[in-house]
Amino acid sequence: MLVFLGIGYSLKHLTLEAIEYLGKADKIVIDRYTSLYEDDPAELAKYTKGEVVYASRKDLEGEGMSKLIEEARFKTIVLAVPGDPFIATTHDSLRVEAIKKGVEVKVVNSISVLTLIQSRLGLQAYRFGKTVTLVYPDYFKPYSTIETIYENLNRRLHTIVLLDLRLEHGRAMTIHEAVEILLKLDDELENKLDNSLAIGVARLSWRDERVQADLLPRLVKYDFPPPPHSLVIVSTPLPVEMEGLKLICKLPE
Ligand SMILES: C[S@@+](CC[C@H](N)C(=O)[O-])C[C@H]1O[C@@H](n2cnc3c(N)ncnc32)[C@H](O)[C@@H]1O
Repeated sequence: MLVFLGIGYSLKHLTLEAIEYLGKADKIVIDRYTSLYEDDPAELAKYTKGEVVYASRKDLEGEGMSKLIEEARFKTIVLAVPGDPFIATTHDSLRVEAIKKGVEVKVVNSISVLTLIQSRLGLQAYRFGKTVTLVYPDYFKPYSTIETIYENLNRRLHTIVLLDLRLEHGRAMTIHEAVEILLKLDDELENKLDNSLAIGVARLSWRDERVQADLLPRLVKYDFPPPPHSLVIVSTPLPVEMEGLKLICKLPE
């Protein structure tokens, strides 16, 4: 059986179901490249008698993927993923391939960055539009990201902007970098974001989390703890959301 198991963002997010499947595992494969984790994921070892290994991207793609699927035919292999295992597209092919090859698949859900952001900032969950990921403009300028933000704003919807994470290259985009990239693109296009409210979200749910709302260009004035970071571009807030922005996200008067 191949178990896709969400581990949330710290050990305190493990569900009873997650602990049950960690206990049943012959082997736990820890995904260390899709997101950062507050605790040391090696601590998952205390919930299992199975072997614990770390996976890089290549271990879960191509030949690595086929090997893992064959192993799961006879053993219980748990793929431990930060957040929820299928909020992000990274493991979709592995799931589909395993099912096609007749290997039993189980999904154990957990807290995702998307649910954390929608639940913790005082904005209403049904007022979020399409989520985007902002990548470093190394090879191309991410115009489609900003166009989605504009579309969401036109529909009076907020946008969650996840920030580029290239852990295998030691790179994780910060809120300051994201603001700079977005404002440059916005200058070339509709020039809408200078007056947009935004929230810098750093290490949400971690012990040293920092959440700060202000006009987008002003977010660079604030110090945030190290990544993982996200941004929220706020559409016209409802009165209750405006109160949330002030009381929860420290929006200055
Ligand atoms: C691919 S997503 C993670 C998806 C994960 N499977 C989930 O369900 O949360 C990774 C991005 O989420 C954001 N992120 C993750 N944890 C975060 C946190 N605690 N605070 C702020 N942003 C976070 C960052 O933008 C990071 O680049």
